[in-house]
Amino acid sequence: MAIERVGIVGAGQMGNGIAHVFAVAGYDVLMTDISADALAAAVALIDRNLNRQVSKDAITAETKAAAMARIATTQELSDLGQTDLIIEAATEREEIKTAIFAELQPHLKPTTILTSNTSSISITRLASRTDRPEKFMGFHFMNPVPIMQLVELIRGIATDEDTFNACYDVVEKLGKTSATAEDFPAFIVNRILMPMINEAIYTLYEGVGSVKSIDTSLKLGANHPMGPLELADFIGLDTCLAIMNVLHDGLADTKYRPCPLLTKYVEAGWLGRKTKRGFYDYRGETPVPTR
Ligand SMILES: CC(=O)CC(=O)SCCNC(=O)CCNC(=O)[C@H](O)C(C)(C)COP(=O)(O)OP(=O)(O)OC[C@H]1O[C@@H](n2cnc3c(N)ncnc32)[C@H](O)[C@@H]1OP(=O)(O)O
Ligand SMILES: NC(=O)C1=CN([C@@H]2O[C@H](COP(=O)(O)OP(=O)(O)OC[C@H]3O[C@@H](n4cnc5c(N)ncnc54)[C@H](OP(=O)(O)O)[C@@H]3O)[C@@H](O)[C@H]2O)C=CC1
Repeated sequence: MAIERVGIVGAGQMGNGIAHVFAVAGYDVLMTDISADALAAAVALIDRNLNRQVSKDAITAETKAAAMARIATTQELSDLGQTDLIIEAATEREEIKTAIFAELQPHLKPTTILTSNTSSISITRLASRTDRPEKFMGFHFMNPVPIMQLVELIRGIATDEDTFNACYDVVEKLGKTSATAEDFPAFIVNRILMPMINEAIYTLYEGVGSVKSIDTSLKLGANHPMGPLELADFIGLDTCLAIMNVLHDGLADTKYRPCPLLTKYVEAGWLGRKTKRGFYDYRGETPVPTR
């Protein structure tokens, strides 16, 4: 089935990046969010990121103009009815995602493929609550979407081959590379990455090192582009905690216990870059460690 129109639910940091790469690849994009401010901010950010690509000769000004013209926004989920593929990229909470799919369902064409950009939640369980588990799968981009090459593709237990192949072809058309993961908590990337980030937070919690020494150690000692605490702030501490909880609940192993310090930061509303405070304070000119 030809995929031309793509619906994106959630205009946060992932939603805007996903809209960006689909529009550049020639798809018509309709992005929706509960917040009009989030939609406006996402379009402004896409414009800025496309300008950055133009200034670096990664794309032409014409490509940028055409991409911007392909992006439309709406606050009505029902407007996504005529899309061929939907990527849900709303907050990492199962009840939010389930409610979105339930509200979308009556408006969709029978052929529309439903996917979630979830970092960790069971694709099989999300799919089972829709009218089309065979046309449902995980479509997991990495942050920042315009830069990161990987998309994890996750089949639910009922996902059919046509759906998988259609999503695989879309990843190719986006110029990205897919890796296939089985549907177990947090799939591949976050099964490995998030316990490392959680361990970095324990290292801070137990006083083994400061924010600066932990991040410097991993950047200069293991050649990571970002330190683990800087990366946690970049991902969003609410998302990190949600992923650890899915690992802990789903695998029932204490090695996935979320660090109480991570919980405390989330309880404070210090969610990282998106709230301007996390393991670093981003309110000034340069980030300042909060510990
Ligand atoms: C949680 C999940 O479910 C899964 C995940 O996504 S886990 C997170 C995965 N992501 C990572 O691990 C990111 C690790 N960090 C990095 O790779 C790098 O620090 C980075 C690419 C983000 C920035 O790199 P940098 O060298 O420090 O910065 P900078 O030189 O300014 O940027 C490098 C490129 O990224 C672009 N860029 C940086 N931030 C960007 C953003 N937020 N959006 C779009 N483009 C961005 C820059 O324009 C630049 O592009 P070119 O290579 O074309 O010049
Ligand atoms: N951050 C990351 O590095 C990565 C995240 N992901 C996954 O992508 C998804 C989105 O994460 P991210 O973009 O970081 O999160 P953000 O918090 O940046 O954005 C989520 C957006 O979804 C909106 N939203 C909440 N409820 C609804 C709803 N019912 N309908 C429509 N929009 C809604 C939020 O609005 P409001 O702010 O008003 O609540 C917000 O604008 C999550 O599943 C996450 O696990 C995947 C890969 C990487």
